[in-house]
Amino acid sequence: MSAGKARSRSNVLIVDDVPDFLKETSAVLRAHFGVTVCSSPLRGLRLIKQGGIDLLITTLVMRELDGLEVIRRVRGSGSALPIIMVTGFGNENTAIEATRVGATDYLTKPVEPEELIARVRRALTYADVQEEVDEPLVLSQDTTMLEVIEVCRRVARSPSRVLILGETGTGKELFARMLHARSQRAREPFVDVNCAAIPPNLLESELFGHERGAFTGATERRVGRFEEAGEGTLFLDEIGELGIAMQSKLLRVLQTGDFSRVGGSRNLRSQARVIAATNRDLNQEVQAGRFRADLYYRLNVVTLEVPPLRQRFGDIPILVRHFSRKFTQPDHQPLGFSSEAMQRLCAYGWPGNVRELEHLIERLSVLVTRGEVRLSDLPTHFQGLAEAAPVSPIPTNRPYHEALREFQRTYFQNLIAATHGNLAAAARQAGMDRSQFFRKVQSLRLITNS
Ligand SMILES: Nc1ncnc2c1ncn2[C@@H]1O[C@H](COP(=O)(O)OP(=O)(O)OP(=O)(O)O)[C@@H](O)[C@H]1O
Repeated sequence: MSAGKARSRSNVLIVDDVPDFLKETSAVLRAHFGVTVCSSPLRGLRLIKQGGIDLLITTLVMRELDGLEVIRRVRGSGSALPIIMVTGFGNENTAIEATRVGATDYLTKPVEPEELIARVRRALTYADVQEEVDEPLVLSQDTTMLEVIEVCRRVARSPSRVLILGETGTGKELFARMLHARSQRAREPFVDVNCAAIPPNLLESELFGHERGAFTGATERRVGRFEEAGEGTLFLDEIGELGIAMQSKLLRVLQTGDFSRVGGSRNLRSQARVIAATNRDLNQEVQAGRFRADLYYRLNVVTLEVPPLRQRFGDIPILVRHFSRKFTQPDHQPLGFSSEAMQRLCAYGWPGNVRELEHLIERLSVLVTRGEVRLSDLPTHFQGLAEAAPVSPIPTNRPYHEALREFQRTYFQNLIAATHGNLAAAARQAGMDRSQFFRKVQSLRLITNS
């Protein structure tokens, strides 16, 4: 499908059991797209299965099947159909959940006609790009991470520069790749440069290229990373490590788009979108005079802050499962973990974050041949850890009810992690009956009501 196809009447299916909504929405879209309306979500799903639908608009609250379930079923069938979810006013959390389960976009009622048409067009064009691009998978069930993923999805389609902050190994590059894959530039190159890995005297030529004879050893003309990125994305990792001289050169490109190869006089223009990442506190670097404030503001149009793994224990079992599958040896089942071993993984601080976890699982997949990892299989620094995950310090600079909620979130998150996501076992351990437990973790937004 393409923008061209959108103009040549793509077929939009609108599903809702409120006749007025169907009438109003179809009246708006009919001038631009083919429209099918359907008051039964189940019938809507059948229509999608039959084919010929290019985009689905669904509302959230329907008697037969709610909108989230509709999205889940469409995605569960392996379909990449673009889906726009329309939610009632004040339903931000559901909107986030909708994108998590696979909605392409969402709108809040009342829906402005112009906005609706623009979003449908965009989703159709975007679907066209996605057909050819594999999106990297950022796995998480943590509320803060889900919010970061949601911002990432929203900002991906804009041309804005993004600064990604987070400790080493938290997934900053993965987010950068996701931003690229979800942008209109997805078919263009994604070029990454690790600013810390290149000696400072070579970095200028690496970024901007050089002409033949520009310096000793420059025997050939070389195209730099800005040129390589073309109209795609240039990911500048470890931007906090740039020296002051390079910062000025980078600032010039970001301000004007102009640059020239080292030893060259011709002005070249960069069309690339720049995404930068760092594990340093850039604000502090600016205060200390080590990072130019003007460059910081140029890079920092949108910030994504990726939380460290120790602040999202609930993600550990999910990531463990994911990496166990990834590193399964031929003719073997993915590794399992004894409860004791999993508890220790959840209690550990993970200074190297997800990368450290990934490497550990890779190692274990090779070394442990009996199928289940026991405590004694883990490296020695896991052996001495306390069994339960450490509770984060209780903040005293906040009102009691906020601190209490923080404690409750940590407690239940750790409990769910320690029981590998088995909610019945977690409820037993908490001394609560299942429905009481379920209501509690729902109210803390640790799981959703699906
Ligand atoms: N949420 C996640 N789901 C799945 N895989 C993840 C997730 N987060 C990180 N990873 C994986 O962990 C590894 C490290 O992630 P990544 O390289 O993106 O981290 P980083 O923050 O850019 O690290 P550095 O600061 O050292 O450059 C990668 O293999 C990545 O695919």
